[in-house]
Amino acid sequence: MGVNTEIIIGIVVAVVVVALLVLVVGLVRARRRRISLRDTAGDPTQAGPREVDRSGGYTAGGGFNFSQGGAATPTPTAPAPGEKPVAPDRGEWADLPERTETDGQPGVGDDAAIPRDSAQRGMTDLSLPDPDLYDPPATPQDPDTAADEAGTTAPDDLSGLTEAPAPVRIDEIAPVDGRLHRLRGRLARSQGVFGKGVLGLLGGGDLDEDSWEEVEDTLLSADLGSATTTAVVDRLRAELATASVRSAAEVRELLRSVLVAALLPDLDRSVRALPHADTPAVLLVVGVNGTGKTTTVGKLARVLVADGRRVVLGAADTFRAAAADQLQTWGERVGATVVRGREGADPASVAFDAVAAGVADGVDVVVIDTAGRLHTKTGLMDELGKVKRVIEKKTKVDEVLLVLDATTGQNGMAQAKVFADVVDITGVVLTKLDGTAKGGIVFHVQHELGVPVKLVGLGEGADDLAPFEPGAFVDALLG
Ligand SMILES: Nc1nc2c(ncn2[C@@H]2O[C@H](COP(=O)(O)OP(=O)(O)OP(=O)(O)O)[C@@H](O)[C@H]2O)c(=O)[nH]1
Repeated sequence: MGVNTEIIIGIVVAVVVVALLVLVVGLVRARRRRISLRDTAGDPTQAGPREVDRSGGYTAGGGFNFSQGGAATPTPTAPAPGEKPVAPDRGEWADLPERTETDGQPGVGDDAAIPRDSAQRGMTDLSLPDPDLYDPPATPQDPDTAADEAGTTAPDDLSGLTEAPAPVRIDEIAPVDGRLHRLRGRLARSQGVFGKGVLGLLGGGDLDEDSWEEVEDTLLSADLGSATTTAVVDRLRAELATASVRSAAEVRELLRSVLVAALLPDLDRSVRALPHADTPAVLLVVGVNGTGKTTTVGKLARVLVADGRRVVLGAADTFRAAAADQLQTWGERVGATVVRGREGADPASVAFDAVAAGVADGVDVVVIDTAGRLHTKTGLMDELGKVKRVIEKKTKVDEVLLVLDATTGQNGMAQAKVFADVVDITGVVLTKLDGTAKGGIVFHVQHELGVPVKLVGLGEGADDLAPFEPGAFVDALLG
């Protein structure tokens, strides 16, 4: 072998060694950039962040947050009497267009297509507490009740009101503190979308345009709405491009903070249910029929009674007797007095009577359950407007809660907007979140209606109502 051959072999070996070195360095760098879904906790070679705070800042001792109408920090959306609501301060989300989806607004909603005299849907049996826990009613049926049931009293005649006999003992209420946290398992279907779907995609590393489109589609499939989806995706893209996000925990934390921010966590979500000096707090509960209004009124009354409040429930859904019966069952179950008129009575008259009874008895809270079964927007406006006006002859309405069924998605939104146009809604109760993969509707509702989601329904049980708290909710969504 000549000297030239040795030199050539030397050069080839040197080139191979250099090529190998370049390859190894490249691989190490690529690996660092890649986001891994592996949990790095406990792995000393990975400087992952500390354990995520799963409480999401949810106040352990807070439970439900009740405030006094007018005395609470004014919600950006809380209108003064006679004023239109002011849109909430959207902070860094201010760029989002307002009310993006305006197509397909119905007259009143699907319900508008159902004639008043058509067959009504059946009643759902409420599971009542164990009979042993109840003592029999202290008194036999009030003669006025019998008169009312016979339909012999005028609806606005106070003697025709039925007062549910207050039970001596009611079944024990589940603790209210940290309910959303405890009920997180109920969001299992939505967890699949956010906790697995979105997190899985983001954790796949090196996201190309197709992957981002998939993230977008996944968020849209959870009913986040197009405007919020775009804003969330833009924010994620920007953060992932600049921040040194590597581990699964860091990706989760990033997604968490972006979603929490999109829920406008600074909105006042307290329910104005604390009494004034001389008058009770008055809450009006509105929404399309079947969304869970009566159930929500019952669950809310239960929390208030457990909080030591004296509560009157007004059955202003007078379209069918069964609705008032359902409310009365709740009243007996939770220890609240129920004021009702006969079927077909003027809802405003019943609402007035309930508030009058509440004022006379010096109770703390009056909650009025209304009907959502109305033909036209004008009809709805007339009826709800009248209910509110008539109540305000006695005292002010502190809170108008719109109940919205999370499973109805965009249809529900269109209906909700009609209600929002008709009455000044001060808060939303989103029910049936336990039965849907579309937990993203919470984001959409707030964005479209401009009012905070204050409470969420997570089941049919008496204690399946939780105060809405953005951090705890997002933690529950991410699983
Ligand atoms: N899964 C689930 N079901 C709920 C929830 N809230 C209410 N429901 C159920 O939804 C159904 C309708 O609830 P209602 O309270 O009767 O609804 P409504 O709006 O008062 O209806 P109308 O009286 O017809 O106007 C009932 O079967 C409730 O048990 C919830 O958070 N989760």
